Amino acid sequence: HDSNDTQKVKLTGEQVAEHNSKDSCWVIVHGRAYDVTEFLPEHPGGPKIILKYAGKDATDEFDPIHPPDTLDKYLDRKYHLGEVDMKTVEQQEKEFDPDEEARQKRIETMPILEQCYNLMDFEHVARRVMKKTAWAYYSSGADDEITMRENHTAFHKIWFRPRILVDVENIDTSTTMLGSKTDMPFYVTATALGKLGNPEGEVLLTRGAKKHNVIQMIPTLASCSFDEIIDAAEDGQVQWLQLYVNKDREVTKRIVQHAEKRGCKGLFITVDAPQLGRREKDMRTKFQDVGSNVQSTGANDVDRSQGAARAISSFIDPSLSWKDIPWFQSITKMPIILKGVQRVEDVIKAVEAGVQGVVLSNHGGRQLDTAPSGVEVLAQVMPALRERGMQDKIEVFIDGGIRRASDIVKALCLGATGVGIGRPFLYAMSAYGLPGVDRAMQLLKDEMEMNMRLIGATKVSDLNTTLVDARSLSLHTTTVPEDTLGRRVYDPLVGPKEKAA
Ligand SMILES: Cc1cc2c(cc1C)[n+](S(=O)(=O)[O-])c1c(=O)[nH]c(=O)nc-1n2C[C@H](O)[C@H](O)[C@H](O)COP(=O)(O)O
Repeated sequence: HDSNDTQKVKLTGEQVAEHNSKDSCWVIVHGRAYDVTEFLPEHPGGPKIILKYAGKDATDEFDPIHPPDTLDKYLDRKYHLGEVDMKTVEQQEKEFDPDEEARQKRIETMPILEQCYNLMDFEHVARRVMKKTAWAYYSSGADDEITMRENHTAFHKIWFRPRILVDVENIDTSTTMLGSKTDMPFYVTATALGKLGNPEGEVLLTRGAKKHNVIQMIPTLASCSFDEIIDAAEDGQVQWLQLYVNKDREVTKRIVQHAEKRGCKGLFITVDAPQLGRREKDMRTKFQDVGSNVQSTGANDVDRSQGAARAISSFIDPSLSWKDIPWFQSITKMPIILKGVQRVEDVIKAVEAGVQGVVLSNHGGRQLDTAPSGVEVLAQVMPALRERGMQDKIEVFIDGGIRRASDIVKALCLGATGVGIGRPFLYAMSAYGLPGVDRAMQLLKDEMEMNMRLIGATKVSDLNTTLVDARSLSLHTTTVPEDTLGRRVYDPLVGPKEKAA
């Protein structure tokens, strides 16, 4: 084949179909054929998921996990075989998927958007309408998900001390984060693989953020390409970059400097994921998908049945350490924030290292189980910074389990500059698309205004520690995780074929 630049005749489906094994493996993505034979052993998701589509159209499987420019960026041009005449590609009969059939039926019975009155309503709907793998990836936390649950219950340990007879006719919920003005003290935090939940992906969050003038953090592992997300923003819209640091620092440097050039206003370096956590719901669904091949043809060097998470994160550098901070400060002028700080001592070190901010976060409970909630660490950090006269040297954000504006108000009373929200916007987007994201943000705005009025605060700077009682925060009443494996898998001694009772 000539290189596809001079391609005269389109490839046919039959020609591609001949290359359907690990000895010669061609796939079609968006109407173009690629020879991925050499790439098979390097694929972070393992060879099996590609071989499942060898000689066929892999577009539907490819899109949710890979930004559109992935093949241009990472597959040598000589393996780009050119356009395929899609009329000659036999449409793969969709394997009958009873789950998909049932899912479509459920969608018709779901409440209409206007019946969603809080962020949890979106979770309720998303759980019932999302594809299993998408729900598993978004909803899972690490191990027994104790931290994931604690993230939200921690806010129930903080009680308000409302003021009365304050003139609260006019409420202003706006604030400033890293020098950027925003209408609300929350931002859309970085969550990977937006197209798992909605085929349009992260650009829906961009449009929702624009409408409500809130800030969006762009994930390294977005399904949409970085430039697609930047281009979906309108003039003046503030976006930050969330960075997973690559073992290849040249790649990282390129990403950071490109983000700065495209106007990003903050670099959030994720520091709590030198390895992605074990999210068992994600692993279980992925195992079903790829498991059969893993069992039949022998596992390859890395256990690929770790679900989407492990498959997409093999590039992350576990050797990242404090000594790398000066290098980041040398390659960008963007404010640098450490995302995933989990103890006071590291916040002090962050100030001494000269970074502009930290996010007190445990990655939504997806990393180290029984790590403390962001809000609990916040209650320890702010007094420690004030003791050292450091409280104005760094902006402190938190994320994790924020589902009500009252959670946001509590975080601000304890000294946070702002909070990140993840899953709720993913669920809103997955269940109802952009209107869902829009409504979710509007609900938070309405709640925020009401909460501030009822607590006796007219603007964000009125929120302070005298308005909350956080003494119970460090009490950890944790339900012992039930022995699900024993109860559901071993005890009933049902074979894999029979459904557990
Ligand atoms: C829900 C979710 C969170 C992810 C996330 C993906 C999902 C589906 N991913 S992950 O694939 O690696 O785990 C990222 C990510 O790309 N980078 C990151 O810094 N945080 C990631 N996070 C963590 C996120 O930025 C917040 O810390 C977390 O979502 C806050 O908790 P809530 O979801 O409860 O708001």
